[in-house]
Amino acid sequence: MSDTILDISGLTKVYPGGLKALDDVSLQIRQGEIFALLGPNGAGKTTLIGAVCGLVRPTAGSISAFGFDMAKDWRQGRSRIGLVPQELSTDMFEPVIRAVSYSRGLFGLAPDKARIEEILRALSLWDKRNDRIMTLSGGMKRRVLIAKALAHDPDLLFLDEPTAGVDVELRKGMWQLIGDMRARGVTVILTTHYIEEAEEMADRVGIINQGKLLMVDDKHAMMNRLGRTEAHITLAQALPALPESLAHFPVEIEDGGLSLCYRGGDGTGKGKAEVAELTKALIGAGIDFTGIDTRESSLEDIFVSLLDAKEDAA
Ligand SMILES: Nc1ncnc2c1ncn2[C@@H]1O[C@H](COP(=O)(O)OP(=O)(O)OP(=O)(O)O)[C@@H](O)[C@H]1O
Repeated sequence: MSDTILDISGLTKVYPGGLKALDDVSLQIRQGEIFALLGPNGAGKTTLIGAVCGLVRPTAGSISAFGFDMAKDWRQGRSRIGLVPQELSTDMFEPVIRAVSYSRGLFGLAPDKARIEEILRALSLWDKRNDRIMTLSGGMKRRVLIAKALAHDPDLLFLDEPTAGVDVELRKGMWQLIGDMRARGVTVILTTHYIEEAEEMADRVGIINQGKLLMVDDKHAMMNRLGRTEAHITLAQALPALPESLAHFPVEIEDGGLSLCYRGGDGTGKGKAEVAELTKALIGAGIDFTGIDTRESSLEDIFVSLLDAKEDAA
């Protein structure tokens, strides 16, 4: 596809010692999207980012970024990529503005005070520009990491766990920032444990576990395809068995007959309609109920059920 800016094909990484952190991963990232790579601890997310950014040497497979083969023309490809790692490892004693300016210089770009000011202002760091990084709060340090990654105006930005361990308010602020970057045309790939984050931010989601990319899809398509409706119906009296007239609904008797549980639908609204039909059928069958609690499954449910299914199959 012409708008593919990152093309990963058959990427495998076996660490010395034999651990296969990435297992034949293929993924194409499109210009302008926000892509969330979702996976539990140790799934291979950081390794994948490291391989693209030239920090991890792949065992097999190929990576092409902006048309550059990263095995041969790494420098050209990397110059268009920004990386926000999980933690700040250097620069702790540096003032913010110097650390960010230095990051720009690392990519061979001429100093640009106005651009650095713009970045620091956008990240609400301008007032802190002369503070040493070590004196900043955790949230501010994360913003410095983002500023450093943006200092050379990358077209593709990797954010490795951008909101791990930050409070809810800061997380929302970070989401806003990521949205702003996209609005400026930056393509964003973020890794996260927080399904809420992927659900809120991403256009597409990839689910990775044990080095394997289990599924990649448009977020809404994924929820439509794998989403389910669950409805708990509290009955006025215990029901010993399901009457024949309800047998065609995907319902089960629970709580010793005191409730019915519907699990069905496909995330497209079919479930809700079917629950409405079910209530009519209950009334028709003379079964009295006192409450209905309906919920549509979230990306979280999909994620958990997908990982469970893979573990069962393993
Ligand atoms: N340098 C290394 N040498 C050996 N094994 C490693 C190395 N780096 C990572 N691993 C292993 O590779 C696997 C994938 O690790 P990776 O950091 O990519 O996962 P992750 O999805 O980013 O996890 P987390 O969410 O915890 O950051 C893990 O089992 C990890 O222990």
